Amino acid sequence: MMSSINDNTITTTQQLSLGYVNLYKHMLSYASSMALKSAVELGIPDIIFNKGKAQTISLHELVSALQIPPSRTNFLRRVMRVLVHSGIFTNEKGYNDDKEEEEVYGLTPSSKLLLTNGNNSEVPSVGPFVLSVLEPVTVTAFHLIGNWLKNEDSPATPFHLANDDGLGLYEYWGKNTDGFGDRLNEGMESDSGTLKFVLKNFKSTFEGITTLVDVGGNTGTMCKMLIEAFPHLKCSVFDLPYVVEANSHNNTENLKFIEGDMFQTIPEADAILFKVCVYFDLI
Ligand SMILES: C[S@@+](CC[C@H](N)C(=O)[O-])C[C@H]1O[C@@H](n2cnc3c(N)ncnc32)[C@H](O)[C@@H]1O
Repeated sequence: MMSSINDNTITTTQQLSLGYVNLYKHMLSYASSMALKSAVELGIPDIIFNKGKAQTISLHELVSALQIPPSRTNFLRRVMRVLVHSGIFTNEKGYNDDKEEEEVYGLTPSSKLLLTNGNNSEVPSVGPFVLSVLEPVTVTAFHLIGNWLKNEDSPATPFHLANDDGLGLYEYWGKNTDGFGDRLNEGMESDSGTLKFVLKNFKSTFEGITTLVDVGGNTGTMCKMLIEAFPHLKCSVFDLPYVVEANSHNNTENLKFIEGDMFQTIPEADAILFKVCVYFDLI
């Protein structure tokens, strides 16, 4: 047993070693986020899917399909290694197109969720959601949390410091600077597509509900899908005024956009839906 790090707590060498590993894990976990982002940008899941029945690809075939310089092969290998470790792709012994035994990459349930153009009939791709969460301005705001917390005179959120306009996330989203708002809306809508498999497998969860409020429901994708599955359902999208203004032309008999602030009050309903409303509250 090692001597204590402070007077009150005995910390064993094993505990310190595990603590060190834990630090590494959290310090470097952004590498998996960024490797995932590059896989979406490069369309690697579709490339693997389009390999036909085996749905596996060797590293050199991937280099060729991506049309990247062969000098980048080893770097791509490292990116793929991170993604295999993160459960985005599989890596096992298989066969390349020349029927030679080689290590090949395959799809996992996570990368199947990134397939586009109808390659996955179960759900639309959540790729736009991955990219929207990892927008540079959003990631920058996370960098600023520590400094922002220390300064009482700093603006209301770290996000205000992260953009040149000095706006909060939702103001910036509404202003649609450089298409940020459009990309975020597309990202949120793509994530809402996962409701398709919820409805397929857990439809009974919604039975008996006649009214539903989607708090922070944005463009109303979830409500529209729910109304399609349950035509008797009356849904409200409860969101900030600028969101409601941009979407209220989509009001129907069953779907109403209602403006308000969820921190003040939420309209009554049989069921209240919250999706991806808390994550962004860190910044
Ligand atoms: C990250 S988006 C999630 C959108 C949608 N729930 C989804 O998952 O696709 C958060 C939503 O919450 C809305 N929002 C933010 N602050 C709000 C507040 N105080 N009251 C109501 N809605 C709010 C935003 O305008 C945005 O549409």
